[in-house]
Amino acid sequence: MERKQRLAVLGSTGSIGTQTLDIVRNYPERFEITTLTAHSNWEALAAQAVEFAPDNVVIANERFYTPLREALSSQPIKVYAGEQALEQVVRSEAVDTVVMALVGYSGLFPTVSALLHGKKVALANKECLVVAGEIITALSAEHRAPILPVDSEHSAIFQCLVGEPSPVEKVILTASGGPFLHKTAAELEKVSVEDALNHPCWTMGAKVTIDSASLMNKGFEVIEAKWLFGLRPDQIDVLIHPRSVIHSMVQFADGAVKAQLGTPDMHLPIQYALSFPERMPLDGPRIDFAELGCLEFFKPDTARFPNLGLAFECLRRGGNAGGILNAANEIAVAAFLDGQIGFTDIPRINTETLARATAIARPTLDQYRQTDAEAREIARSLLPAQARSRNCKAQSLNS
Ligand SMILES: NC(=O)C1=CN([C@@H]2O[C@H](COP(=O)(O)OP(=O)(O)OC[C@H]3O[C@@H](n4cnc5c(N)ncnc54)[C@H](OP(=O)(O)O)[C@@H]3O)[C@@H](O)[C@H]2O)C=CC1
Ligand SMILES: CC(=O)[C@@H](O)[C@H](O)COP(=O)(O)O
Ligand SMILES: [Mn+2]
Repeated sequence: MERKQRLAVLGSTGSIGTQTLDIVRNYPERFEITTLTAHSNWEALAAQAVEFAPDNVVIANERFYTPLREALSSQPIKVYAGEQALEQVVRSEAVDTVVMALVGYSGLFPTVSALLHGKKVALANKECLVVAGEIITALSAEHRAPILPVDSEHSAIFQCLVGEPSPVEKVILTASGGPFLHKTAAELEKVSVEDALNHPCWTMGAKVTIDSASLMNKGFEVIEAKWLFGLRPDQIDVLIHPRSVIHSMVQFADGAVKAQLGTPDMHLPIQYALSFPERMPLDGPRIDFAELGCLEFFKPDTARFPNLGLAFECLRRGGNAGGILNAANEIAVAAFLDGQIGFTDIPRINTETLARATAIARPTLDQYRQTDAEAREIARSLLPAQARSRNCKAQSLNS
């Protein structure tokens, strides 16, 4: 019998993390868990650890080390805390595959560490490619550490390309358009956090849901596609497709277009990244084409949703531009979720930070760190005074 695939699930308490554990539950003969991690939700992490009996767990926020350790005191499970521990656990001999389900910049250095140690990475964390795609893809090639896309659009493209020897003419990334697809610029000024969190098709973590509403998510996915599939900016199109049935498409030199379709359920792309090249059975609803009727498509509007244009600008600029945009966006989204700024302040802060931060053409990893710190500082300075101090407080609580 084949040995089980041993998984380190980073961000196991989140949306992608918990759906990964559903797959492990369905296929205990195929997968076992070596590592589970969370940021603050130590109770959920402890419950997962009792169920899946990993070798170790990491709580990134050190403030929750003691309660987690106490909760697991009767278990033969090592308990670590802090961000450095995330980089260490992925290196273990006992890990075959790292499921990278951390959100934001926090995914960058653990991904680097996993690739440096030749691990297969099932990658949901698109931000690490937005910030440092050149280094990430170079490490993957150098250390023969494959990156399997989990993001639904990139999994769709990957599925269209399996066994396909011909070069790609272009890819068409589909976008739901989010909850504000038909809002006017004036209406966008007044939308609430609750409205923005109400995604029409997908249930996801808060940060990516806000990014979907502002089209920052699609912009990040354009950059992600460039690095995953080695594309030029003019080979990447974005198409609004509100029902999210077609997850993305690939066009070839003879004009043929392949698409991958499915219900909006992340279990499929996560499972495919883990089982590739095999497809394993997955229960759940199937598309009823007769019921679907017609599918709609529109061009995106970058005047109402400037974040998409900013991402294309970052592709053209290269260097550390993606790192600046990502850092600004993380500050702006946190402030929006905290009720401190309006929805349209997000692209405003992103635009202004991109204009002000120091551009570096070929950054090292250390320079990516400096860029992240500088861009966060600039973005914070653009928040209203009251939000600025709250944002700094939230940052220090997180560390
Ligand atoms: N959700 C989805 O359907 C999709 C998500 N993605 C991408 O996958 C990634 C994860 O998204 P999602 O699962 O929605 O996010 P969630 O917010 O649901 O989960 C994030 C996970 O990371 C942990 N975490 C948060 N901040 C930190 C930090 N600073 N250091 C260490 N751990 C941290 C959280 O721990 P805790 O629970 O303790 O806060 C949680 O386990 C994102 O990059 C997103 O863009 C891509 C496609 C679809
Ligand atoms: C499920 C997934 O992959 C998300 O990244 C999704 O793409 C969000 O939807 P939109 O960004 O298209 O609204
Ligand atoms: Mn996506």
